[in-house]
Amino acid sequence: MKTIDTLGDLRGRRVLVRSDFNVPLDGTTITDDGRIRAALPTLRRLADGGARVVVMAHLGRPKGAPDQKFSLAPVAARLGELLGQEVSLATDLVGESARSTVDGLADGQVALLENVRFDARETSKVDAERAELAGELAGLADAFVSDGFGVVHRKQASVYDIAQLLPAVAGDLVLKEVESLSRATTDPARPYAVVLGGSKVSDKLGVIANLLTKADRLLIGGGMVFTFLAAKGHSVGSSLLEEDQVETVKGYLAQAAENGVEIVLPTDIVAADSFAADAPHATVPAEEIPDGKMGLDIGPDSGELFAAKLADARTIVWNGPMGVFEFDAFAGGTRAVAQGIVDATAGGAFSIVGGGDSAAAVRILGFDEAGFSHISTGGGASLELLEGKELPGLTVLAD
Ligand SMILES: Nc1ncnc2c1ncn2[C@@H]1O[C@H](COP(=O)(O)OP(=O)(O)O)[C@@H](O)[C@H]1O
Ligand SMILES: O=C(OP(=O)(O)O)[C@H](O)COP(=O)(O)O
Repeated sequence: MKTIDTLGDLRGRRVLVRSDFNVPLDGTTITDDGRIRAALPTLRRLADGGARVVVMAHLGRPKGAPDQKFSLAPVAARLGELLGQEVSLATDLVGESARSTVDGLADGQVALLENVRFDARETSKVDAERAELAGELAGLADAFVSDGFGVVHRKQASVYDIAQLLPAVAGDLVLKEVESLSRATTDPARPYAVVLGGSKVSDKLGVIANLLTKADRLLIGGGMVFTFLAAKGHSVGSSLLEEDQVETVKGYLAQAAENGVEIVLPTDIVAADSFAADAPHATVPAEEIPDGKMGLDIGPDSGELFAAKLADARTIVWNGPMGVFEFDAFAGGTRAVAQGIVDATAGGAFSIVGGGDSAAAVRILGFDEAGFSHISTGGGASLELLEGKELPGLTVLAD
């Protein structure tokens, strides 16, 4: 991949940067700014070199139209604090506000465009629609730096199509991530354990087929687990369930048995009356989640079991919290797995934590980042890279 160095003298040039600022929010308060911090080296380097830096990013999954709930305003404010200079926020992506904001930039200044996903063309499956938006974005700049590692697995206008229209290079975060993750891809030390959880179940179930040929052990928690429990014939109450994936998961279970891959499922679940911080809850056997109850965490026995299954692993990849860690009552499973990984890492394992929420969970629960070998800003992206898949946002940057 080409790097920022190859862009030459940056003074006075308008450089469009794709960052991943998809941070967890509580209202308009950013609860973890890790993804913004991770973007700073590239942004500082460009600004220090005299570029006029125009950053684009998404927040959440708005439905292709402006929705103030997903405005990047809190991100612009935090980015300004961290950079030590004001970051102006355009109120649109490619309209009048974006154009005048970019025109008003002096050398070394940084501006942010409003959420790229406020424009339906960003995530369109129709190539021509994405290309049209990319063309309008390209009109704002002279070069493109791809630095949103968490989104390089998405074939979207601001990640993929734009790179075909401007001189395009990889930013420092993308380079660092690819380098660190390649260590787990090429000849991982064994046993190789992968822990999967979180809520983007249908996105991430797909990686399991591939992991069944690579990993020795798969530990399943978070929202992912209920599709597995259903595949084993258990009822899951009102927990998160991908009904149309149950047959696929049955196939995974059979494949795992054939390949000698151990699939570790929780033995107990913390089941709640509703999805709320103060919801009444109880720990129940994983095979007997009562009707109407919602599994929001793996139970304490499962936490111990998972930590034990990680203790002798030499390579560990973790994506997706074990429960709804944002609520104290359902953070125990995530804490137990994080501790298990820290202990294994101290004993010599190579560990990777990936994903916006997983990385945030580690910090919010008070773990020292140094306890893990690498904390990746991308969940889906790191998993797909570890699978050996071609990521559109990276292949488009190839020399
Ligand atoms: N049992 C569960 N039911 C519903 N949501 C869950 C459950 N377990 C975890 N989650 C949620 O999953 C979210 C993170 O999922 P995901 O985006 O897939 O992870 P990451 O950002 O680390 O890749 C968290 O907000 C967490 O609350
Ligand atoms: O949060 C993200 O991914 P992750 O949850 O896999 O870490 C990225 O910002 C990508 O977001 P998307 O999964 O809505 O495309």
